[in-house]
Amino acid sequence: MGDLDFRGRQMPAWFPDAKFGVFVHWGAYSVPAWAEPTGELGAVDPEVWFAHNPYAEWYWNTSQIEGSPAHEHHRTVHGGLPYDTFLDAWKAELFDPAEWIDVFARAGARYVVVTTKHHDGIALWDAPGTGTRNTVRRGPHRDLVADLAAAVRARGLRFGVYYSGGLDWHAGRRAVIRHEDLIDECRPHDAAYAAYALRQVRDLIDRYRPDVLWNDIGWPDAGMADLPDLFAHYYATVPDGVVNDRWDGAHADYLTSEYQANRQNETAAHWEQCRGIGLSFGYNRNEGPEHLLDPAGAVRQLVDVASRGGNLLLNVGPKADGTLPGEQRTVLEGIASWMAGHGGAVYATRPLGPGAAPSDGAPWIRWTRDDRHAFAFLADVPDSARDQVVLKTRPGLLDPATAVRLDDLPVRADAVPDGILATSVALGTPLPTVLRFALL
Ligand SMILES: C[C@@H]1N[C@H](CNC(=O)c2cc3ccccc3o2)[C@@H](O)[C@H](O)[C@@H]1O
Repeated sequence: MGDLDFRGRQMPAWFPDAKFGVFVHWGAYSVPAWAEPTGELGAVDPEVWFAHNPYAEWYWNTSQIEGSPAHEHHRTVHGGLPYDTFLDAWKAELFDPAEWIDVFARAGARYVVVTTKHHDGIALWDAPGTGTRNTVRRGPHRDLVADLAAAVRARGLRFGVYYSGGLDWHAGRRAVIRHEDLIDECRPHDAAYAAYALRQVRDLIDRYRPDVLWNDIGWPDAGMADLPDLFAHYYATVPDGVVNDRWDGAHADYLTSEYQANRQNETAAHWEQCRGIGLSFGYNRNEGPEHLLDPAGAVRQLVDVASRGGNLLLNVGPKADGTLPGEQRTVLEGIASWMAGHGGAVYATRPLGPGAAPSDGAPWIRWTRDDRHAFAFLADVPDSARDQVVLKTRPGLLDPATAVRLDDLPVRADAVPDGILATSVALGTPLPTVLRFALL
């Protein structure tokens, strides 16, 4: 492998073992905190998406689109004021990074990735070249990246940085109205912006030594030649760091998917699915319980992703005052109580592979494995099953006699022609029950 050819690079074990990360999207957009809860990326007609964007962190863009509800909202509620007004209105007066990370750590997150500069071009540290367009010089008057990095590492978690390399609405481009705009028309590709972005990412690497370098949208054409050296510098600075795949094909330690978009990436050797607890990454005041995952849904999202060999990067959108929205905190607390008793069937596991059948219907079934055990996750066992579930497994894969429920309730498992008949109490909850079997 040449010193600038990273294709053969070994994936550091910490990343696939981690399984669960928390994403944080926090910015000036958290002040208006307004979007239409239209639907999930990949499930909404691209022709509808941009004018009715459910991503509240896209507020600047959506509010520029004439005729959009966001444009009307910005005019009537915020008097059409310049977007940077929200930076000065963003006080983060109740921000307690240690409290956030305590919630994330108890939920079982092993890494945290935070926005350092989103598409609005406002930096959450005193980024070079931003002048006063950052949270140190205005608004919160804090280096939020440093505060979060310190709190994350104090809890023994890994710290990652999100950087919007491909879109920067301060770099003088018009609003994205159609999907094809994202390729060229609305993205800065010039040498000046490329140098600006490169300088900022190098600064992030040198100051915070992030364990994850999470770029978004892509990288400016004029800067593509800079990337091999940038990655070499990153790996020299953070030898077990990992880089995502949103660098316009320059390099990737792992592939990503987002809500229902690019699910084909979830067949890669290493991959990560990112999504919000609701339909937005930035806090959206218009989201109600009907738009959010509930605790059982979030746990099943994590288990499904882990059972297929991926990581889930689940996003929290804090309020402008620095508090975590109550409904999002409730979901994290629900994950925490389940992970407390079942995390051992998730962390550092791998897919069980052929020979055991998952199911999407009722009952909902997923499998993972470690070196010595197979773990079956069961949920939504229908009443008609009377707490009995046939786990379709090939003969000789695992030993039914070794069945144990991770919540210590009784379980009975017997070999039957097409697998294992599990008979137990309370199998039918929406939160997965986990059975452990010794592998043969
Ligand atoms: C994490 C979210 N990313 C959004 C941009 N998404 C993409 O550019 C994108 C989505 C995606 C899915 C699979 C492979 C590549 C991909 O790129 C970005 O627009 C949102 O505001 C939020 O930051």
